[in-house]
Amino acid sequence: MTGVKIESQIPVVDLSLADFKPGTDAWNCAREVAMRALEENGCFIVEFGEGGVPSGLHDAVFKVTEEFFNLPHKTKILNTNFKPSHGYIPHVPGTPLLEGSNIDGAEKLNACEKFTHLMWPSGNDGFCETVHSYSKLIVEIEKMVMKMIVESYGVESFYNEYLESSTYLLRFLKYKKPQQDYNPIAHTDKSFLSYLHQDKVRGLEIMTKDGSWFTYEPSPTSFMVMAGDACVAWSNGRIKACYHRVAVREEKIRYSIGTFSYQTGNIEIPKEFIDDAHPRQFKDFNHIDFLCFYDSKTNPIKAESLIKAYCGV
Ligand SMILES: O=C(O)CCC(=O)C(=O)O
Ligand SMILES: [Fe+2]
Repeated sequence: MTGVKIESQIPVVDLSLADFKPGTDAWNCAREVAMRALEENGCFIVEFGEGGVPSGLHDAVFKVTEEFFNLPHKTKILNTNFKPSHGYIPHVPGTPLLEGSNIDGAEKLNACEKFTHLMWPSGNDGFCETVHSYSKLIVEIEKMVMKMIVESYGVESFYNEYLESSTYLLRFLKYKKPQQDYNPIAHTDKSFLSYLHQDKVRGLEIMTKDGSWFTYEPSPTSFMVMAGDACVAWSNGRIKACYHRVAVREEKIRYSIGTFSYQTGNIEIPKEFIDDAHPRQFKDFNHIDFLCFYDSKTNPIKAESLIKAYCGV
């Protein structure tokens, strides 16, 4: 099958082929594989190839990631945001996460400029240009992924509105294997869709439908696409949330970058998803209010999916 590899439990779909356009056989075949994977495991791997990922971007984005983490602590903590998990994320004791930080709305140049200015008041154009180019690349991938989703469910009329309401949270992450044994904590994301990209050290693990853990191998041109809780509710439960965890098993620092799509305003469940065989499972909801609800719970581990509790019917 052109552009599709299903040798692992999580299929790899190549979206970078030159003739890869909606309506072609290659597109339809890739769509079928991607959709089955989203419904079964809540994820699939996008291969974006040398043609899709601009030359040097992978190295450049991880170089600036390291540069960012080398800033003084007092500078990094200036990145605050009223939305939960949208600013600086300090070390989580007992887990491999050393620290993280987010750019809210990274698809917009002015958001990247604002973050850059906060971290480097005297300027850092290389950082700003690199992270903005990276975010634009993820938006390109999301456009294709979302096109496949809306086509497959016959909800194309929702596509433009979805893209117009989308905003992207870019998260830099730095991990280290903890000194003591630890149990990696699994979770589902609160996003609509998430795009995970790793540098050289593996760590992201996905729970597959048979209950085993799949280790995602780092690659400069591939991205793990995962469905978050918001996508589950929007699709009336058709798409599954990807249950995943990070386990650092090597004695090396691990860097990864997550990009999380969020919908501004309310998410309405398209009527096409609701019929006698599929009664409505979720009420319309506000995505950021859901994130705040999740964050307000006293559960410090936050492993559990709360979308049913938040807007289930
Ligand atoms: O570092 C990774 O690969 C995954 C990070 C993650 O799951 C998250 O930030 O929600
Ligand atoms: Fe996650």
